[in-house]
Amino acid sequence: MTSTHATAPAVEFLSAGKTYGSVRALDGLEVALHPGETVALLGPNGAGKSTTLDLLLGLRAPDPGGRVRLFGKTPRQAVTDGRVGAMLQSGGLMDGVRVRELVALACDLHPRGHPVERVLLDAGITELADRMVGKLSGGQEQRVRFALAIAGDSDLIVLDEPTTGMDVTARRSFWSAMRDQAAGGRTVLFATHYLEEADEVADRVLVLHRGRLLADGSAAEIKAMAGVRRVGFTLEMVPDGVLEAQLRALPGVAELQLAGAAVRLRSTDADATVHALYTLGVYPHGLEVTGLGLEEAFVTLTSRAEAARVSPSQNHGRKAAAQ
Ligand SMILES: Nc1ncnc2c1ncn2[C@@H]1O[C@H](COP(=O)(O)OP(=O)(O)OP(=O)(O)O)[C@@H](O)[C@H]1O
Repeated sequence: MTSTHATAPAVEFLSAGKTYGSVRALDGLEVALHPGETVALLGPNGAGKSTTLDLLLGLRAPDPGGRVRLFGKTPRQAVTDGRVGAMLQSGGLMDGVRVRELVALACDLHPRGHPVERVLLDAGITELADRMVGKLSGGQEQRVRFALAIAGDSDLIVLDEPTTGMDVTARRSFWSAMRDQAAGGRTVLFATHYLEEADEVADRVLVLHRGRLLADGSAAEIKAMAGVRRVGFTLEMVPDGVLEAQLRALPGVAELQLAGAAVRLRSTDADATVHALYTLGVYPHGLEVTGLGLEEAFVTLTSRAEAARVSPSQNHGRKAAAQ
């Protein structure tokens, strides 16, 4: 990110690494998050997202030489000071109590706890307050976990795959509650596999790949980084083998799909592709050139990084050979 920030970072990873036996789960992560940012942490399975959050919350220590700082302090100190609210995937909730009792306990334990009714309301679970925790559905449990994360006036909220198990309505109300938290100036960091959520909610996206930061920017910047656009059009006839080969050979074409006379392709240089298309003597109807969605950009970037790792010679100057 190129923007400057007047305030001290909320979160700093300084050459933070984590090794489990022979697995390098996190490899020299260097990143700072700033107050008020809503940041999505993306990455394929095993990329190091949960490890990142574990280090952030002081649940695990980074390898020697690396450091993590929250508001200039150690994670443990920041958590003790009540500056961090977290919603993790793991860890059971207390089954034998009612929702209100569990949330009230979290409010009492937080150094700057909110009144329980306010937290129930903010998390959208007032109607669940008298239910036994052990009888909740998976999606309802997630909403209770969210209530625990916002039980006090924390400056940083950390969420690990928060909407897993929630239905569409619950997701919408969850993100609306989350936006209210962010609007209050809090820093929000969430790991997710739902890329459309990252696209809609986050003002900054971090993409991890094999423990390294592969991309860091707004969703629009990440999409642009993939450097690929889609081109779609319909021909006046179903292309024969010769024309199909000519379409494949157009400059920039990375992938071609034909469905009858409809042509869909992905191009690393859509301008050149379209320009050359007209030299083939065909007439493309309904020509559309569109950017990639965040999900496609994510797949493009991570696949490219994976291919570069397997074949370092095609690696356009990146340091994948070091892995
Ligand atoms: N306690 C552990 N012991 C050994 N290896 C571990 C441990 N925890 C994580 N790993 C390994 O470290 C790597 C990163 O795991 P991590 O859980 O941080 O990834 P993730 O991005 O959260 O994955 P997912 O999307 O599947 O939840 C993986 O290869 C994983 O198998």
